[in-house]
Amino acid sequence: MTTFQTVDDLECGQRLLVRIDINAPVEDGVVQDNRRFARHAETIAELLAEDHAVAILAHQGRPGRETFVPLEGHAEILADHLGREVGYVPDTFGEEALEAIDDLDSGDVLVLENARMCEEELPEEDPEVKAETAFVRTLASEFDAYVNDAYSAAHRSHASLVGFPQVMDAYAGRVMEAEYTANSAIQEREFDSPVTMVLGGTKAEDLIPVIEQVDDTVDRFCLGGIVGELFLRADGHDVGYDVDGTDFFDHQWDDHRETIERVLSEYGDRLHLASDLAYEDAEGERAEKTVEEIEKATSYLDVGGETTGEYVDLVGDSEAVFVKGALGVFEDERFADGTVDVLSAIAETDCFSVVGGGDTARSIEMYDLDEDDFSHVSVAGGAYVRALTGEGLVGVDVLEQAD
Ligand SMILES: Nc1ncnc2c1ncn2[C@@H]1O[C@H](COP(=O)(O)OP(=O)(O)O)[C@@H](O)[C@H]1O
Ligand SMILES: O=C(OP(=O)(O)O)[C@H](O)COP(=O)(O)O
Repeated sequence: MTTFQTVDDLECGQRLLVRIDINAPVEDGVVQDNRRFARHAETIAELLAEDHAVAILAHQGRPGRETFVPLEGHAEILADHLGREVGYVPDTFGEEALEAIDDLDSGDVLVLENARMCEEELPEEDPEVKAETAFVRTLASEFDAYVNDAYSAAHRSHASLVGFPQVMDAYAGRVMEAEYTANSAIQEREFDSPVTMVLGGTKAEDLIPVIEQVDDTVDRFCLGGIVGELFLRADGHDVGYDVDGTDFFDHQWDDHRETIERVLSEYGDRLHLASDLAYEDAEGERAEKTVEEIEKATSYLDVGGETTGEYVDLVGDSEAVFVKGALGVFEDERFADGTVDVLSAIAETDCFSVVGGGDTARSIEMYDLDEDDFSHVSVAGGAYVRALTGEGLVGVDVLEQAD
């Protein structure tokens, strides 16, 4: 049962500040549609039908990354989903933004600039601290109420997620409500063994603590992607280093080395690491090496065939499987095998299954898998695995307190 106010509790015709999560892949500087746009468009359409005026707050990428881009393209994708004009202003709470907000009429939608381009959005700080920022104070005074629909970012204590409920009426949007309900129900379920968790993708720092926190319910972990390589590095293999200009490994290794080594030594018998990895050879073809043969100076882009076979067998014999993050760079067909073969194996069984992550869930559509073959496909990644641990999500906690 939800314990926060929802959009059902809103009176019609208000001026709303709506936080959504349309953080999406960016290819050659161009943002790509993912499942999040369609889901949030449904919330926005419902708000517009109730004669509200809507300003959208959202983030994209992280400062310093190639995916850190303005939200102009996001506004266009939202407009396509909504079938109506969506405004965009390249400003968050300065004069230009305030003028555009002032012009908003009932039934209008305006996308404000990438919240992470505002200095006060990051870093993570207590909600009370974020509530005092000029960013929050200024925008709060322009609206009647705040709606948080960004469940998939609710594990971050950033200003746009936790500041506003401290200073104005706050409500959960439809995506927030649906994901919260689904993920809370999963957390309360009990499964017969074996339960398998497949962890991959780039955000190792969100996943490493989870391994320790779910150790009483998850029997085995199949690792790939960046997180898998960092564990291989801890296991003494020459992988998991930044090469060819990548920026995935070394900072996460420096920050989490001790935990990775501890988790490996304490849970090693339950951690399945790749025995082989795939890379692009000099002819541009997919090639594979066993981890024993590996030399450092190569980017590995997928788990190899032997590893995929092992993971397919493990999920095939599971009562429940939880997936967060891709096992390889599935956006490139040559390196999609690990991710797609494991997802296909899950789809073929009747085990309870959840697939999460803004990027990872996209592989289901890209490779024509059927969403109905999974128990739940979440638009959230880090937030959903955090919810599985039973730990609260700060963005949800502040909504509950605001009730
Ligand atoms: N070995 C790898 N090298 C680089 N990127 C990888 C590798 N393995 C997986 N990825 C990337 O991880 C991304 C998904 O990771 P992440 O953003 O952490 O997950 P999600 O958004 O699904 O929660 C995919 O887009 C995929 O390309
Ligand atoms: O995409 C997100 O999380 P996810 O990759 O865990 O699904 C959220 O937008 C949070 O983004 P962040 O991990 O850069 O804080």
